[in-house]
Amino acid sequence: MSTPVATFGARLTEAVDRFGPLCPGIDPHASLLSDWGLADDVDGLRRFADICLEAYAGRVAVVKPQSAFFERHGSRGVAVLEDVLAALRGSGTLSLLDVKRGDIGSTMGAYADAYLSDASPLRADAVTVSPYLGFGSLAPAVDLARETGRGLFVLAMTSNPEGASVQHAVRDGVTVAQTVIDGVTALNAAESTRLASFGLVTGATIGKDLADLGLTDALATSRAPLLAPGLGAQGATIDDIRRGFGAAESQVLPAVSRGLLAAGPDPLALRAATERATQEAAALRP
Ligand SMILES: O=C(O)c1cc(=O)[nH]c(=O)n1[C@@H]1O[C@H](COP(=O)(O)O)[C@@H](O)[C@H]1O
Repeated sequence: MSTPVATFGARLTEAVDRFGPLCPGIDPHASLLSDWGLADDVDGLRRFADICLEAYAGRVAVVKPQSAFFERHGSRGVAVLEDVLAALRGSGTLSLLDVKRGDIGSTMGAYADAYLSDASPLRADAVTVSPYLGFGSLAPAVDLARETGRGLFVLAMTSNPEGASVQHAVRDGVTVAQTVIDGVTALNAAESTRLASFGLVTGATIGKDLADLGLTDALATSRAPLLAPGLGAQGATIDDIRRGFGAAESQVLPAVSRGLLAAGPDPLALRAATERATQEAAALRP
């Protein structure tokens, strides 16, 4: 009889209990490559990624590479991303690949194969997905994530100011954001770990909106891990999360990319900045 796979939620809960909730991002912007004295080419990209791995792997619960910054270098850039995902696997650090995919169900199945199947070179422990083709269109990714012990983070309340025009829209008295939260709550109902396998993206910048829309209790009930990007470069702070997320504060994974990467290219300086950010994030209720 085959052993049942551990759920992503169980693995994430254990990792966060051990390392804290900080989720550093690997976002090799062209401007950062230049700031780090690296060429804007595949060799520069690989060196950038190696420095990030040296600073982050084995030291935090989860790392979030942003696919677009690898894709912009073509197939050789994607090969670097495959290596980053493999290195994270080897180090025991969870990977959350930021790809924000969403499509009609049949095509979503192919995206699921690309990022969530055991056979794919681009497999990650979790990926970001977009529910704006309808929550149900994510079903193939949900099914494969369950089968392989992986996770999804569904965009709900994004950190950018433009997000509100879609996410705060109301239909039959319910906001789009609430519908997404309800969808994830239903997916997590069968799981019993503190953080479940299906997460939500709720920007660190949107605390006030959460309160205004009355969504904090719904977030807490969902047991979704809450990816909260927007710290640093986008202006949000850990205090904003503490003020804005109410009962859901303990589920938040504060995510930061440029705010940490500015400390590079010295891997020791990047590591020290990550340790400071980990300590700040420890202020969030466990
Ligand atoms: O899904 C994401 O990670 C994401 C969602 C969101 O609402 N806002 C957001 O900024 N992100 C990503 O989080 C990272 C934020 O980067 P910094 O602003 O440099 O910390 C980028 O990779 C964004 O693509």
